[in-house]
Amino acid sequence: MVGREDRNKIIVFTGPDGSGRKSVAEAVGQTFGMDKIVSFVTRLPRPGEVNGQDYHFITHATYREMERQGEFLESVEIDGHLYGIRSLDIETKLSDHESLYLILNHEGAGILKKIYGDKVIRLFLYADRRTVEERERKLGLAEDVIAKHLSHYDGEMEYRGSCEHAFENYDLGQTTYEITNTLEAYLQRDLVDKD
Ligand SMILES: Nc1nc2c(ncn2[C@@H]2O[C@H](COP(=O)(O)OP(=O)(O)O)[C@@H](O)[C@H]2O)c(=O)[nH]1
Ligand SMILES: Nc1ncnc2c1ncn2[C@@H]1O[C@H](COP(=O)(O)OP(=O)(O)O)[C@@H](O)[C@H]1O
Repeated sequence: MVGREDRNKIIVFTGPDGSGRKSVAEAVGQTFGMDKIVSFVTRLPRPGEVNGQDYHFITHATYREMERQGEFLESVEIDGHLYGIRSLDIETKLSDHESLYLILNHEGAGILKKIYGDKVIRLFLYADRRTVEERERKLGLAEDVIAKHLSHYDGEMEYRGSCEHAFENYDLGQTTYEITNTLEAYLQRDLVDKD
């Protein structure tokens, strides 16, 4: 018996910055009608980033207060900024039997896997170091941000073997196609089998 409650999944897009997680996740999320869980962060928005869409941008004091209230499922410090996922955001989706997706570094991906086990599908995206660097520069990221991201490149790449699936991303259309096919098997879109 496959009920709705068994089919909702937590899809985690992980891999080095600049590997294309956000681009692919948005396309795949739309295909499957999945919402993104937006993280809370203490860093300032970059040009073009929208509060509530890219992140919930909050002050350090607000972050610490939310943390004190036990609101975060996981909380990590990356390059001096605090990042957290609110438990309620995930629990609400799961209790509505909806699938959801997140874009996380390896720490976040590991914590979610530990908590939610088989519900979590980790999709690892990657490209070579020079390519991600070029993409980030083309995107207009500041040189210090690019340097910080690159300093995490090797550490993030090491996580590949722990993930359920890995995809090299050089052709965005092809990667999106491959990931959509992979997720069809888990999400069983339009399939209702109650026997
Ligand atoms: N563990 C964890 N990682 C996160 C969270 N939110 C974002 N990240 C990841 O942490 C890194 C943050 O770096 P940042 O410079 O802000 O990159 P960007 O937001 O991807 O442009 C990225 O790899 C994010 O995907 C979170 O709530 N928890
Ligand atoms: N296959 C690809 N080919 C060329 N550019 C890409 C590809 N995938 C993503 N990009 C571009 O690279 C940049 C970083 O992608 P993004 O999705 O923001 O990565 P991440 O979320 O992993 O940091 C964006 O400007 C995006 O449009």
